[in-house]
Parts: sequence; structure tokens; C-alpha cells
Amino acid sequence: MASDATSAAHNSARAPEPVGLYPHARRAGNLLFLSGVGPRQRGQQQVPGVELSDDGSIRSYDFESQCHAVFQNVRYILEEAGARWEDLVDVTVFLTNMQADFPTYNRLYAEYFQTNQPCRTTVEVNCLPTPIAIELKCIAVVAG
Ligand SMILES: N/C(=C\C=C\C(=O)O)C(=O)O
Repeated sequence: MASDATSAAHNSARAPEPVGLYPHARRAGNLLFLSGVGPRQRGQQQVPGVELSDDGSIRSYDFESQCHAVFQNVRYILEEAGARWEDLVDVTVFLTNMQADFPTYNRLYAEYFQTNQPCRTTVEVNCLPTPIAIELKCIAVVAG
């Protein structure tokens, strides 16, 4: 954990390694801000369910697996920073193919957020920095 006078950085031992110079999360007061995170698995280059072509472009991907994996990664980061899934208050979701993937995402999202409903914003982006189809950016309120 790296701290300064006003905030403390948190890095999870279970979430995928950051792809740049940023922490998995940073706490400021009672707010915990998570960096954008996708479905990659820690210690692995491959994204669950992604098949790449020889030129590195995505041939196919299993979007449902990516949804489960990204929700798990968010949970890892929250828990290791002292927060819980139920503490989420705001979620921004980036999809690379809204038309194809929104129905699956929306269905699985509802399963994961049965007991708490953070504010949510979903946008489509042209691409994400790792070959992933979904990334989440979250804010939680931590007790104490
Ligand atoms: N948060 C960023 C990338 C995350 C990628 C991933 O978890 O696969 C970033 O570049 O800002």
C-alpha cells in the first residue's frame, strides 16, 4: 500500500496485474476508487475464452466468461482493500460491442447485483487496452 496525506493505494494479489503505472484501487476518505479492470486472469497473458488470429486480432471470444471473470476481479480488489461487493455505489461499464453483448451483460449484471444496486453507466468503446470485451470502473463507500 502506498499512502500520502489524503489517500492510500491498494493492490490486490489476486486481480490481474495492472498494465500500466496505476494501483488497483485508491482510498480517499470513505471512498474507494477502483481503476478500470477487465477479465484477465492474474499471471496469465490470455483472456478467458479469447481466440486470437495469427496477427493478434480477436477471432472469437466468450463474452459470458468475460463477464463472470471481470465481476470476480472487482470482488478481489474490493475485498483486499477492505470493502465488500455490497459497498459498490457506482459502476461504469465499457463494452466493445454493445449491440452483440448488451443482453448477456445486462442479464448477468442483474444476477450479480440482486441485493445492491449501484448507479450504473454503460458505454461502448472502440477497443480496450488488452484484448477484452468488457471493463469495469467502480466506486465503493467503505465503512469506518
Ligand atoms: N485500467 C487500465 C487497463 C486495464 C486492463 C485490464 O484490466 O485488462 C488502463 O490502461 O488504464
